[in-house]
Amino acid sequence: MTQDELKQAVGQAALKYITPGSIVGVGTGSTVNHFITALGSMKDDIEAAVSSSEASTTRLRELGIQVLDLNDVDELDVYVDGADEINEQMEMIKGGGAALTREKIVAAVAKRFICIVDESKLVPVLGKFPLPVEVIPMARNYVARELAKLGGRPIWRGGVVTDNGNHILDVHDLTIDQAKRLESQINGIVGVVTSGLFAHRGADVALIGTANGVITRETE
Ligand SMILES: O=C[C@H](O)[C@H](O)[C@H](O)COP(=O)(O)O
Repeated sequence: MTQDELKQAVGQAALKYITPGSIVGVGTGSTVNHFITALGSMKDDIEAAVSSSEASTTRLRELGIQVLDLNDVDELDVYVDGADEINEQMEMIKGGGAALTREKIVAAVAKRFICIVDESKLVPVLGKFPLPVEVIPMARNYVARELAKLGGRPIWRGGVVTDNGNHILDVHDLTIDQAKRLESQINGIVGVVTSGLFAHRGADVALIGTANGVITRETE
């Protein structure tokens, strides 16, 4: 199977976590795009969606799925999203598509985070994928210097402006063996909006697309 077929398989597999009549939290990215397509087949069974990006909102609306403002929603049963890396502890790096801040906000509201990935995203230690950090534009160089003190090599993702009007620093050369600690340290730098480390709020379920089918992992 191709990588795209594996993404399609997990996008489809996520449907079984959708409760009829519920409002669904929807992430961003190429894997989630397959989930959105699959969700289209259930559009008359769900109430609406809350989206983590303008790109996903557009796709959802094109399929006739209503998209609500998160401020009008008290809770979500599930949030379905991809990841750039996920480890055995269900900690993730996200933000390859620059949607990390809204993703983290919608995930915070959801009872369960369903992570959908192909097997290439499974890693023993996070950090090979450069860690995205969203920053207030005027703080970019200051934050970069502070991130370097933590052992990383930040590179500005030039030309990219997030849905929130901010910039992204991609932090290379990190070996993240204490993800929660690093997440807190980065969040503590003035000018940081969010880091793409999802450790304090990791995944509850991981659906992993492999050549032998979709594997399910759940936190205990
Ligand atoms: O900002 C983007 C998101 O965090 C994505 O969920 C992540 O980059 C994975 O994307 P993809 O499914 O395209 O590999």
